[in-house]
Amino acid sequence: MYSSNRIAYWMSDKKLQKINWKEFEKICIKYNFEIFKLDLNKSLESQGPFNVFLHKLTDIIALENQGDPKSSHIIKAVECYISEHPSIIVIDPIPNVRRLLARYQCYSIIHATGLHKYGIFTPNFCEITSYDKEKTIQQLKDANVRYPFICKPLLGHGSKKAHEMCIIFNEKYLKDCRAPCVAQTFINHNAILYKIFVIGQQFYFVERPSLKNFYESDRKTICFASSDISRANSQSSLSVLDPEDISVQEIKPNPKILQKIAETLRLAFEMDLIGIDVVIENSTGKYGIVDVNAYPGYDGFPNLYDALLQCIISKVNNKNQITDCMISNDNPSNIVLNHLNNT
Ligand SMILES: O=P(O)(O)O[C@@H]1[C@@H](O)[C@H](OP(=O)(O)O)[C@@H](OP(=O)(O)O)[C@@H](O)[C@H]1OP(=O)(O)O
Ligand SMILES: Nc1ncnc2c1ncn2[C@@H]1O[C@H](COP(=O)(O)OP(=O)(O)O)[C@@H](O)[C@H]1O
Ligand SMILES: [Mg+2]
Repeated sequence: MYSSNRIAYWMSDKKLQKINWKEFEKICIKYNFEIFKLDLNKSLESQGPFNVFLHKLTDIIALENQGDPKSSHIIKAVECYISEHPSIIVIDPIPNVRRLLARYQCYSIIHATGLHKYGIFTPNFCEITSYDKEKTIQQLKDANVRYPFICKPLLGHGSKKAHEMCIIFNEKYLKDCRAPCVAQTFINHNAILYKIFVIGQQFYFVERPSLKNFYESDRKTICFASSDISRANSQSSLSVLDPEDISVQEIKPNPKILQKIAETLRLAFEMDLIGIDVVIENSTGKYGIVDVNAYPGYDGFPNLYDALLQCIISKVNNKNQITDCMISNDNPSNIVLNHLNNT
């Protein structure tokens, strides 16, 4: 049992408390898995061996991204250990998490999936690289980003700043774009957001509050922190529909389409633990993917930890099958080799 069923994990204490991790430890013990928290400040070699590494390292990766030497040292040590022990199952692989953290790259991956065939899209987006007004106008035009649009920080996770955004309604206030950032066309969706939580092949979705409908106008930029908008009990004035929008009929989400989104993005990002924010566009009924998160909160996910352990077990089994297959594939080639040697 020692090395074949040993899970190392790392998450911040805040995250561990929030998701009631003790429950998961109990389930692991019940199913004969040993589980322990990796100490990132100690030699990893001395804490091994383990065959699964489960983590939420987004904050540290984000700090590494901003040039923090300590974070960079930690992530390098983890990556080095993983590359020296390629049989470890990492949930989720660090390069894939990195790709997800960069909003522009993240939207580009969604855009390339071909989901548009199913009435699913990611709103038009572009990177705003400077405070040069003419250049910004050209970048928006090239990507067909329309007013109003949302400016989102390039890095999508790991700090308060990553969630500070603004909505820009016209050319006059383009100066409010906090370059460098991603600009994304605002999609009117009657202030309802769907969060899809993915754990391997299982998914679940919940309804959350979101931003009210906005239209191109001469109004000033609106700034907001996304954490005030789409948390389960958020009550922002930006989520209260204007009287003329109240009669817009609510479109109920089709679980089959949400499943298609979950399955496609899991494969596209090559990640098992993701959260996907989806809005349904009022005017077309199309499904717009506006955000993807690594290892989200899973608030409301039924039997969360059974699902998580099931995901781990199926990955361990898959890996064992591949290893068995490699061992048995060895035999025929050995026979051929022996045969050749004997002739
Ligand atoms: O920002 P969102 O889309 O509401 O999702 C957040 C987000 O993933 C957040 O992570 P981070 O950006 O702070 O790293 C998660 O925080 P925790 O790691 O503390 O759980 C939230 O749980 C996400 O919210 P949700 O689970 O509602 O998608
Ligand atoms: N393109 C968009 N159109 C309309 N509303 C959006 C769009 N993008 C984001 N939102 C709203 O803004 C909130 C925050 O944006 P999001 O990209 O999810 O940022 P974060 O990474 O901070 O969660 C979403 O929960 C949603 O309410
Ligand atoms: Mg979000």
